[in-house]
Amino acid sequence: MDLMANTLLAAGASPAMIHTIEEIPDFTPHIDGLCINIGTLSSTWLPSMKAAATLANQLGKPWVLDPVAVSASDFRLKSCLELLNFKPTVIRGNASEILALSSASKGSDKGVDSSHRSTDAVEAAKSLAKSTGAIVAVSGAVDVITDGQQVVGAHNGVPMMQRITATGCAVTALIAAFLAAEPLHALEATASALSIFGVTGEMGNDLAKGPASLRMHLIDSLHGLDEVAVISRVNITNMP
Ligand SMILES: Nc1ncnc2c1ncn2[C@@H]1O[C@H](COP(=O)(O)OP(=O)(O)OP(=O)(O)O)[C@@H](O)[C@H]1O
Ligand SMILES: Cc1ncsc1CCO
Ligand SMILES: [Mg+2]
Repeated sequence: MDLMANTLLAAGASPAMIHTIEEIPDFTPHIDGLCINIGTLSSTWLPSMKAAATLANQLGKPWVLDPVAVSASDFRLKSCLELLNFKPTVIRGNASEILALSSASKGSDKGVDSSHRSTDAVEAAKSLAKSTGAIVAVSGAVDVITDGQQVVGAHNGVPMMQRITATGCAVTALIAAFLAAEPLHALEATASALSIFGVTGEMGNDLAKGPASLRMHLIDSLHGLDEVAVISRVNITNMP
C-alpha cells in the first residue's frame, strides 16, 4: 500500500486506500479510477471490493483488478472469478496469475511471485481478454498488453524491480491513474503506464545500489520524469 500510494503521488495522482465497506459509498463518487488489489484479501474486504466496483461501473469510471496470487488458494481464485463479473476495465497480473485466472484453475505456484515468463502467457491473456471484455496486461521482462486481438509489448524495466515487493501492485495502481486520464483509450493507457514505470525503473537503477535504494530512486525518477526521457526511452512494439 505504501509503494502504491507513493507511486501515485509521484505521478501526480491523488490516492486514497479504502477498505471499510461503510466508507465505500462516500469515497467512490470522488474517484476518477479504481484499483482493486487482492494481495491481502480478507472475507470482510471482499464485499467492499464488490461494492466499490459496482459504484465505479454505475459512475462510468474505469477500474483495474490485480489478481495477486490468485492460484494460491481456493478463496482467492473464487473471489477473483466473482470480481470478474463486475467487469474490470483492465486486469494486470504476472504470468502465473494470468495463466491461472484464464484457466480458472489453481496452479502449483507458491505465492505472489511469478514462476512463468510473460511471453508464455500471451494466449492465456488473449483468451481472458476475450472472455471478460477487459484489457489484459501480463508483467515481466516484456510487459504484454492485449484486448484479445491486438498484442503490444512494453519493453522497459530492469530485473531488479522483482526484488522490491509490490512493484507489480504499484504499476497496477499507475494503470488506474493513466486510465483516469485516458478513459477512452484503455489499451494505450495500460501500455503507457507499464512502459513509463519501466522507464523509471531503468533511471532509478542507474542510481541504485540495491533494491532498497532502487525503490527510492524509482519514485524520485517518476516524480522528476520529463518529456525528453519519455521520448528517448519508451519502447512499445506491436507483437505478432
Ligand atoms: N525481468 C524483468 N525485466 C524488466 N522488468 C521487469 C522484469 N520483471 C518484472 N519487471 C517489471 O517489474 C514490475 C513488476 O512486475 P512483476 O511481474 O514482478 O509483478 P508482480 O509479480 O505482480 O509483483 P508484486 O507481486 O511484487 O507486486 C513491472 O513493471 C515489470 O515490467
Ligand atoms: C508480499 C505480498 N503478500 C501479499 S500481497 C504482497 C505484495 C506483492 O504482491
Ligand atoms: Mg503482483
